[in-house]
Amino acid sequence: MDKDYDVIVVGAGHAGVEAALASARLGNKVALITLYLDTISMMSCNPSIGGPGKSNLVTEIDVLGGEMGRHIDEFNLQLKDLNTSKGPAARITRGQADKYKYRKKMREKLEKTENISLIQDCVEEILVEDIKDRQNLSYEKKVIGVKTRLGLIYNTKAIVLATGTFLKGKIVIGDVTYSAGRQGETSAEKLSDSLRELGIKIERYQTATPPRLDKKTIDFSQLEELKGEEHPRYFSIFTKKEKNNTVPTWLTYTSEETIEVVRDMMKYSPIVSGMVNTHGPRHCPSIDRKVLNFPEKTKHQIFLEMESENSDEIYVNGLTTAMPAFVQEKILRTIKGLENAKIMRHGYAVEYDYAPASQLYPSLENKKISGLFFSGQINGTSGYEEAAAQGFIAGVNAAKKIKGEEPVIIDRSEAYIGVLIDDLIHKKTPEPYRVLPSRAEYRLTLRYDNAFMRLFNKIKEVGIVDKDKIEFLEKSINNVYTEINNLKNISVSMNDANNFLESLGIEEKFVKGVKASEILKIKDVNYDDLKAFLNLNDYEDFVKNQIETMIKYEIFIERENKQIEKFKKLEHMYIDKNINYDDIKGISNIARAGLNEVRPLSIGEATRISGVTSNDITLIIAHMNDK
Ligand SMILES: Cc1cc2nc3c(=O)[nH]c(=O)nc-3n(C[C@H](O)[C@H](O)[C@H](O)COP(=O)(O)OP(=O)(O)OC[C@H]3O[C@@H](n4cnc5c(N)ncnc54)[C@H](O)[C@@H]3O)c2cc1C
Ligand SMILES: NC(=O)c1ccc[n+]([C@@H]2O[C@H](COP(=O)([O-])OP(=O)(O)OC[C@H]3O[C@@H](n4cnc5c(N)ncnc54)[C@H](O)[C@@H]3O)[C@@H](O)[C@H]2O)c1
Repeated sequence: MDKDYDVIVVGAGHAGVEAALASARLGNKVALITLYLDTISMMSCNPSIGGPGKSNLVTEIDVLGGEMGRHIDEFNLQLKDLNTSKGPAARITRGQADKYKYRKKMREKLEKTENISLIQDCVEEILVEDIKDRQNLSYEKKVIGVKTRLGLIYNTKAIVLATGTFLKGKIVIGDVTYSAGRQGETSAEKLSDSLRELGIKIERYQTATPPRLDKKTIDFSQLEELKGEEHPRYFSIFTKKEKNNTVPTWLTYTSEETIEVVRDMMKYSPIVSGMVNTHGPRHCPSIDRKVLNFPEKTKHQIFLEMESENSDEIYVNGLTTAMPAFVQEKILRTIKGLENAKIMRHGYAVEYDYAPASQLYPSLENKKISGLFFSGQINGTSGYEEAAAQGFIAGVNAAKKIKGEEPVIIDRSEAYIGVLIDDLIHKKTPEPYRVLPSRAEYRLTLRYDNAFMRLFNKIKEVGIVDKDKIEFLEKSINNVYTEINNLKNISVSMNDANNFLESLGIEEKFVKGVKASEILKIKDVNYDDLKAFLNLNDYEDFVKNQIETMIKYEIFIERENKQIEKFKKLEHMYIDKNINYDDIKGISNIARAGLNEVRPLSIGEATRISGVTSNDITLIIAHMNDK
């Protein structure tokens, strides 16, 4: 059997799937090796995709040629527009997936993609050889293959590791612990030892999930029902649907009694007993953690979400815990609607090995081992969307590496993908990293609705999206700018403008004639409203949306653009890959250590390394100018 591949992707979770598809779509022969073929794209926890920052990541990989956006648009139970009354930077879509269909259809997608071989096995060893002629100072070795649990050797030029929570995974429920990557699935016990032997630093994190209930045993009669949107804003710009599913979720709350039970039983909590002593995701705390941190709060939201239309399993969003089984049952008795609910799967925590991402370049390639890429939870992140975004970038860059092309690197001003990767490499967080709008400096620019505009050049650089789609996007972008210009040039008399506002029930008045763009700036006036008295074109919704946002928020967008210009100047001051920091006199030892560890690609990146001061930066620039 042929065992030679261009790229080997290890792990078919959300990162691995995107990596394999991206690499194959760029013409490579890919092996996707995973522990269990029936759990491809498995959602380990929440059956949902999207949320603040996360939705933006999904739209970004979508326009670049990734899969997650169009897949959730198709295989969801509902999509909901969130934050509609807030500013454009906050507006997003949240999708509740049909978890079964999502993973089944993703497997079908992989099987139908030319150039991908799916293999069920466990990778235990990364095979490398020394680089003799070291033209790049940073690489010491290069990958040549992997060895699996079955003793098979697969040869390759690049490897993308996407192993999630499986490396030496240990499950904890109360005082019960056992080895597993996810409940019911074996862990991978040897791969992280192989990485350690290659000199890669390995640490441990933890994450947890709530219990799943049997729908038949829940009393929905007293619960609030929340339906999705019939016409949501889809994640993918290319999705066309008559209307979307609106399968409901239900809302209930914890009670004073719930908090009392958790408090009484706290000694059994693994985070109190010490059964779990690694850091877990701070932004998705367990119910025991919420009671410890906010003892006075008794009413926490609990969303009950179906996992699939083909199952009775209900996900209890907001009740994450790894307390013992009997405590989980006691807690449920205190929550409206769940008094008689039966648990199908108990909540649990899992501890696992990960490799801190400071060891990577922004291409997601390891700095010492050429051709070894890391993506997803193995980089210390949490979340499907974070995993998918990294998987996509790693898959693209593995493909570029093989072709001898420059990697695709996206910066903080271009996409949440850039914020995510830049933060991972330069900022050590004490818990699994989750993308959040507060981490992005240029939030108004990195909107959910405009990835096709801000990433247009990157779409071409990546090279996956086909010509027709690129032309469609280019035409749409032209339409946005042409129409903005048009509206800025159409004069409207004071009377016409005021009559129009009055017809919409808006009290505001103009005191002189205005341009049409000024009318559109008024709150509650949208592009289609202007058609009442102006002869305007009919564009696709996503185009009209851009016209409105770019006109309404023009001043703020311009202000942000100026900041981005300054940022870009430093990002574009590239540092020679072979620079020897020991040659630069005057920089501090702490800066030198940081620079040697990170090996920044640009002056902008160097400024974000902790311990590097503006004086050090001046000295590096002077050194570069002397060369
Ligand atoms: C209990 C729990 C709760 C979580 N809660 C949430 C949540 O609410 N929401 C959220 O967004 N995220 C949550 N996460 C995290 C989320 O599941 C991950 O961030 C996301 O799935 C990571 O994607 P990934 O592709 O990196 O890894 P995973 O989805 O974990 O996939 C890893 C894949 O690698 C394979 N694999 C591992 N090692 C090997 C090997 N040596 N050889 C071959 N194959 C291998 C596995 O079989 C698996 O298919 C949770 C995870 C767990 C386990
Ligand atoms: N153990 C864990 O729970 C764990 C571990 C790792 C990562 N995570 C992350 O946590 C996220 C869950 O946390 P979150 O609360 O920020 O995200 P979420 O998607 O559950 O909630 C986002 C927003 O949607 C609202 N919302 C939630 N469910 C809803 C529903 N059914 N209908 C309408 N609105 C709903 C919430 O109130 C919130 O404002 C996951 O997406 C995952 O990335 C959780």
